[in-house]
Amino acid sequence: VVRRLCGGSAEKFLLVETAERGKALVAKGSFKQGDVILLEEAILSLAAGASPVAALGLLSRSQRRRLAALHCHTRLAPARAEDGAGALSEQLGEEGERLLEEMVASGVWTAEQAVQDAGWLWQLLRVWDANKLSFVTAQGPEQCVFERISRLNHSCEPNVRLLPAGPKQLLVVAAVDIREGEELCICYPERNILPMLHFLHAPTSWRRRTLERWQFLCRCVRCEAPRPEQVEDLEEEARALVSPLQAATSSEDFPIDQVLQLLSQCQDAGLGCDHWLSFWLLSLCMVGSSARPLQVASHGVARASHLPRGGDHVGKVKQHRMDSLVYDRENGTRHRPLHSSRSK
Ligand SMILES: C[S@@+](CC[C@H](N)C(=O)[O-])C[C@H]1O[C@@H](n2cnc3c(N)ncnc32)[C@H](O)[C@@H]1O
Repeated sequence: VVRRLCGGSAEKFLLVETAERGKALVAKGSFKQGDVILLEEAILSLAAGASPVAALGLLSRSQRRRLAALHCHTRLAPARAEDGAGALSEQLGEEGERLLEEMVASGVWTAEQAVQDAGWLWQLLRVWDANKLSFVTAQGPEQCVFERISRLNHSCEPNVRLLPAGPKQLLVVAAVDIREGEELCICYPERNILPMLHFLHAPTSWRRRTLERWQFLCRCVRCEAPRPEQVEDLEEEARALVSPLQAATSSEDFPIDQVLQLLSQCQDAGLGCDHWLSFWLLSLCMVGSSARPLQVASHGVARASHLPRGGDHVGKVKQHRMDSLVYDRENGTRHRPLHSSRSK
């Protein structure tokens, strides 16, 4: 609820440079929960998933200058849920491999002009990709880039929220009381007013993993806790599992043994099912060891909540848990002990 409008023309925040998160917006004074900190109109606004190639080509010089000042990465980000079918990296290639042909196909450039303009356009496309904010208006899902709002960093303990205010306009509203000097942060995976509880309540490693799609390692206050080396090794092994998983075309060539082995190592390392890796492996067990994934998945999720968190008791209960996790392919509904599954 918007409690109080902080009127006046003077800005209510400062743009500062931080060591961990690049530029950031910091409160100039204190705010009460519900205060409106800023109302801003986007430099560029498009329907969610629409290609920005032509739109960027048609911007005025001053709009291009304002955009070019914003942060960007060297390559385009992988698809995110809000991109729908149309992630920019899929259209152009992560390094802009198909940029020239898309410029010509947009109808804004001839082949010769495309070669001349590709440099600045590639920068603006990366700026768009790194700064676009997604929200839903009366016209449908939109993505916009703002001169100031796009400077808001992400935090897993956000203190401001974005509310659509009109065509191409967003309000920045204090979600909690904010003290002078505090950094103003939103939660990137959260869209509109609804808090993304399954993101904010997830463990640190899971949240950081999700934010890889925004191309940064989250260094918000909540995430800045050291991680044991052993866990990093396990995460490395998990990455090696991705290729065999992607190559699997049926439950027969699904790498269930490798999944189970890594899950077992996770348990030995004391990673409970609240850790993203154990959770991911458990989900794979449910899907990969059954011809009926959904039924098994729901059964498995119920069981997963009983998984041990680690410590001495892990070894004693581990075999019992693993027995329960493996689904019998032949009999459909019965579980089979781990040793018989492996000895096959
Ligand atoms: C939309 S921009 C935000 C403003 C940006 N810091 C700047 O310098 O303009 C998003 C980028 O800010 C950085 N960033 C935002 N939140 C961060 C966080 N919690 N931890 C580390 N980097 C973060 C990342 O580089 C990210 O790609």
